[in-house]
Formats: sequence, C-alpha cells, structure tokens
Amino acid sequence: MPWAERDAAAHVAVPTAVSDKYSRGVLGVVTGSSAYPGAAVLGVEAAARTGIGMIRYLGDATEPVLARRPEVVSAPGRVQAWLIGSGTDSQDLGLLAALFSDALASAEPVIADAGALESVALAPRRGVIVTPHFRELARMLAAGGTRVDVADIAADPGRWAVRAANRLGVTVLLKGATTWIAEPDGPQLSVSIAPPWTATAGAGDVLGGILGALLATNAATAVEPGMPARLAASAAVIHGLAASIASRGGPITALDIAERVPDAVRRLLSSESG
Ligand SMILES: NC(=O)C1=CN([C@@H]2O[C@H](COP(=O)(O)OP(=O)(O)OC[C@H]3O[C@@H](n4cnc5c(N)ncnc54)[C@H](O)[C@@H]3O)[C@@H](O)[C@H]2O)[C@@H](O)CC1
Ligand SMILES: Nc1ncnc2c1ncn2[C@@H]1O[C@H](COP(=O)(O)OP(=O)(O)O)[C@@H](O)[C@H]1O
Repeated sequence: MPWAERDAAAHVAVPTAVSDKYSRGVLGVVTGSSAYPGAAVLGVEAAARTGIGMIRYLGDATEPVLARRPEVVSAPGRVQAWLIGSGTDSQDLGLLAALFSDALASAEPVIADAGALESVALAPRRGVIVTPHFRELARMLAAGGTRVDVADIAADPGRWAVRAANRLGVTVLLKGATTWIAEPDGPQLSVSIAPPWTATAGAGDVLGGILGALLATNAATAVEPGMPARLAASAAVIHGLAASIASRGGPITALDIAERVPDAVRRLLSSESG
C-alpha cells in the first residue's frame, strides 16, 4: 500500500508547552568508524533536523559529529531508541560489537543499518527495523540460508521485502527508487517520492537518522504492532520530500537532503492542519 504525505504527517510528534528534551525522546546512536566517519555525521545531522529531544552519540566518530553538531551528548545514559551500524563494517567492528548487542538486547526500538545488519540475524525481535539496500538484503538472506541474486531482488523488491521480514522476524525497509517496507504479519507499505538524484553516497545514512528521530519521539507507541512499519514509511516520505525540496530538478548531496528535512516536516504539518 502506498504511504502518503498525510499518513506520514500523522506520525510526526509535535512538542507542546509541557515538553522537555527527555519527554520528547532521546536517540542513542552507534554509527561511523575511522573508514566512514561521514556516515555518523549525516545520520546525526538528519536526526537533529527531524526534531528530537536529544541525541547521545556513542560511536567512533565523536570528533566530527560534535564539530558539526555541538548539541550532541557523548555521555552514555537512557535512550528511547537506537540507531546502529551506518558507516561500519561487520568484519571490523571492534568494541562496537558489544554496543550493537546491548542495543539489540534492550527493550527499545532499534534501527540496524550496514555493519549492524548481521548482528540482527542473531537477535531478531519486534521493534527492530533493518534498512538494507539490495546487496545488503541479499547478504542478510544468504546468512540465514536463503540464496538469492541481487538481480532477483531488484526485479521484485516488494515481494523480497515481505519475504525477508517473515524470514528474518524483523521489520524490513528495503531501499531503492521505491522504498518497500514490510513488518512480519503486519503492514506492507511503499514510498516512491524521492527523485533519482537521491541515488548518492550517504543518502541512506540520512534516512537512518530521520527514522531514529521518529522512533525516539514516538517511543510510547513505536513497538506496537504495525507501528515500526508505519514509522519507517513515514521516515521514507520525509526523506523523499526533503530530497525533492533540495533537488528542485538538479543534483543534490546527502547533506543537502538532511538540511532540507525541517522544510519537509514543516510542509507535512502545514498540509495536515490545512
Ligand atoms: N560518507 C560516508 O561515510 C558513507 C559511508 N557509507 C558506508 O559505507 C559502507 C559500505 O556501504 P556500501 O553500500 O558501499 O556497501 P556494499 O558492500 O553493498 O557495496 C560495496 C560493493 O560495491 C562495489 N563497488 C565499490 N566501488 C564500486 C564502483 N566504483 N563501481 C562498481 N562497484 C563498486 C564493491 O566491490 C562492493 O562489492 C556502509 O557502512 C555505509 O554505511 C555509505 O553510506 C556511503 C557514504
Ligand atoms: N534511483 C533512485 N531514486 C530515488 N531514490 C533512490 C534511488 N536509488 C537510491 N535511492 C534512495 O537513496 C538512498 C540510498 O541509500 P543507500 O543505498 O544506503 O546509500 P548509502 O549507503 O550511500 O547511504 C535510499 O534512501 C534509497 O531509497
């Protein structure tokens, strides 16, 4: 089922007069590495610009993250959701492996991307959302004993997203020109609003940050049946809208997308109230 702008608008948590940074929601972030520090910067930037109470960054790229976003806290503590894995390599995790395991063993919702995808296979549960592209999904399925060519996934991505959700036991957001979302025994959603200029390095890291903010700020309902898929699809709508606003028919960078996220959220909220 296509997920529309009005559907996404209903999943943006708007602060009120009684909100404070903790009641709005805190996102824990374990992303980035010496090989890919930029992925951490992009995810944090996008989460901050989606609207969130606070971000705790606990990965290996603290210096560039704080240089870009001094609002970010690098001390451990309570969080309402986790974003793990963007900009990491599953073969070279070092101390990050334990942080991934802790997040997956917690009760909080978790987005697992890139180098954290393999950790999920060991600990699937409700409230975990994986965000692979086609190659990453093929690798995840192969690790679970299902051999599939990347070309086969590309030929029928919607069906593979549903199959993967049911086989892996987690919500799958499969990235591409159309983003397909499937929750085990739950909603099957799709979003096709991003312009092809979105196919650029780091755009997926930005999506992870947007989704992290939506999970943390909707913490009270985020793991209820159907909600992981709806929040994931809402993040894809905000991402695609931000990319369209940034692009206006021309080229964009991932950071351009993150910087236009407030405009995308504003547009969703004004169309909802109008
Ligand atoms: N700024 C950043 O820090 C960025 C970090 N990223 C991180 O990079 C890591 C790897 O992500 P990928 O999606 O690349 O992982 P994949 O493992 O899916 O892609 C790598 C594959 O692409 C192939 N490849 C490499 N260069 C190629 C070229 N010029 N032409 C054709 N094929 C080529 C490689 O042989 C390899 O098979 C992840 O941790 C991801 O989060 C990416 O998001 C890009 C931006
Ligand atoms: N042809 C396309 N048209 C529109 N959006 C696309 C297209 N190709 C990729 N995207 C989007 O761009 C992002 C790419 O993410 P990803 O593959 O993880 O790249 P990276 O790892 O470099 O961040 C995803 O949100 C995906 O849905």
